[in-house]
Amino acid sequence: MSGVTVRRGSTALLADVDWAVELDERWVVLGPNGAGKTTMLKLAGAEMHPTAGIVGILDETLGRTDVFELRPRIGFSSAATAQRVPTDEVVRDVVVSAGYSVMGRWREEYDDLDTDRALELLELLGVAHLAERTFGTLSEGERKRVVIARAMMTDPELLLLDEPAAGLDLGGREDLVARLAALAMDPDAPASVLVTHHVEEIPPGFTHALLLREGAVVAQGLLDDVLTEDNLSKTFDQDLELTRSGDRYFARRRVTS
Ligand SMILES: Nc1ncnc2c1ncn2[C@@H]1O[C@H](COP(=O)(O)OP(=O)(O)OP(=O)(O)O)[C@@H](O)[C@H]1O
Repeated sequence: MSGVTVRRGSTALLADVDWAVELDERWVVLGPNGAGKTTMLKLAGAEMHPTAGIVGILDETLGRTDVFELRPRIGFSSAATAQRVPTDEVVRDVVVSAGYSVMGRWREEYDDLDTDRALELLELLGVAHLAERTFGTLSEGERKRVVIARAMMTDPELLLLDEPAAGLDLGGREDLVARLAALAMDPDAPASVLVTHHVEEIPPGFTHALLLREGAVVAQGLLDDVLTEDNLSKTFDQDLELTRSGDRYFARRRVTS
């Protein structure tokens, strides 16, 4: 993204953002509610065009390319994608149908290779045992994993995850963080961007961070350089204490006595 601004009426959702993600990088985009994180992800996913500036994705430039050809190269998982899945769709088909760019349409026959790949991804996300269930019968955490598996079905070159751990219980969050960490450390995994509000949800293996506040970048770069108490406090407009334990981060408001 170069000089990217997104306006709605007189409000700038994003203001003059410069950002580059290389293919071997795993980024976390962190910021408070309303900071513009989802807007950034929608731009990166070719789901939205900027009001000004240039968005280049996988060697294509938004506005000069057919987004319908670009989108299958990008895996996008968000609460909105989960909501679009029909509740009566069988979990295995939710995943396998991504390869055919359909949602909610059950084909008579899928290729065996595709079905195997879908089951492999469900296994990777720890939900293979739910393959024959209908999507509507799953818990929120289970749905999240299925939608991530779906996002990976097309072997995307770019994987975008919008708040994958939101709404999960502690065990579910920890399990998902571990699975995303394994993915981040796989050299064959695609370039990834994960949006979150919580430093606790940053999977080990993620390399870079971008901190966003009110549509503007507070800091961006290597995770260890960017994730400081100072930057985090500016981003969330609070005096925050940040601790690192092994390869995980934890934050809370500073208690002054
Ligand atoms: N069409 C629109 N018109 C006006 N304002 C909008 C529009 N779409 C989004 N916004 C506003 O833009 C801001 C950024 O939204 P965005 O969804 O990108 O934030 P976010 O950082 O993902 O927030 P959250 O963490 O709450 O999901 C919000 O204040 C939102 O209300």
